[in-house]
Amino acid sequence: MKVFKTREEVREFREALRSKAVGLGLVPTMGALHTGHLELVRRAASENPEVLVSIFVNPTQFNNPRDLENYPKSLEEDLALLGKLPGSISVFAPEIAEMYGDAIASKHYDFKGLDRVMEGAYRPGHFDGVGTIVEALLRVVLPHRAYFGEKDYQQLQIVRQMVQEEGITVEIIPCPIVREADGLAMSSRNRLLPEALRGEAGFIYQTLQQAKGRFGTESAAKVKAFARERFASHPDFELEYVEIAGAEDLRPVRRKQKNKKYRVFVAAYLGGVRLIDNIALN
Ligand SMILES: Nc1ncnc2c1ncn2[C@@H]1O[C@H](COP(=O)(O)OP(=O)(O)OP(=O)(O)O)[C@@H](O)[C@H]1O
Ligand SMILES: CC(C)(CO)[C@@H](O)C(=O)[O-]
Ligand code: BAL
Repeated sequence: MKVFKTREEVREFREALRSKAVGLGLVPTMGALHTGHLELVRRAASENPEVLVSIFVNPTQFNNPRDLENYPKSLEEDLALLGKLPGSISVFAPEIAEMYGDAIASKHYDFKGLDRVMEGAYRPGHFDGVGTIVEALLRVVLPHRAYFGEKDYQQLQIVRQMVQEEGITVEIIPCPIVREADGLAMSSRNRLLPEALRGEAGFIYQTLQQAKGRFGTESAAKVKAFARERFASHPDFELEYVEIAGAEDLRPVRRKQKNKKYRVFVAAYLGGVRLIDNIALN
């Protein structure tokens, strides 16, 4: 498996593919790979003759320095997992200086309000950091398609907005959330969950499912109140937000509109680990 460390190496790889008119899929990740990531890579490999997986813990999207310090890193294991997958897969794993030089800073974007709610509201600057690194990756890799998980649903919408605004030609492919048997959305941060609390983590997905069950007959405000109360009555969770929002515009719902698609979103701490999840409501 080819592992590139510099943008120049990626540019050469890209040029060689372009001269042969070979399709390329990009899967951006921060490493500590799990089955959720591997599904994105499998999908990319089924739709593109060549796949590039980027592994880069992007400092500018961390609003909390402790979160950045604790973020799990396992490059050797990641490479071994990718090496077992079928398809032609290469990796781009740059150092921070390769992507940012001496100035570790974000560009500022106008995300048309998509960044003012939920993750954007609770993680100031996070989406400018995501936009900066995803734009940089897209501009160096020039993929035909780029794959993003719906676990980070708001990020997916932000990336769609960013490529449109910046005029970048790429197809953004959304991929469904991969879950553990108890419903917990797979996430690199799950590794940090205290063993004694892991059994509680399925509570998030159960709550989202129950919210969905009520959404057909109850107002959105009632459904949100129901979810909030469930979290409040659980001794191990600290809820950050529960929101019901339009699936495209991410605007928090006031009154349900016919023919509009909604999703329910949640962020909560369990044992000090911040978990996010979301599902479609209709
Ligand atoms: N369970 C999952 N199902 C589908 N896609 C996923 C899942 N987990 C992560 N992804 C996607 O993989 C890509 C890389 O995500 P990332 O490396 O941040 O991992 P992560 O598991 O989301 O980690 P964390 O949220 O703990 O940072 C993103 O597009 C993300 O949405
Ligand atoms: C898209 C991404 C790789 C940018 O650092 C990151 O936000 C992630 O892993 O979801
Ligand atoms: N998967 C989302 C990246 C982040 O939490 O920073």
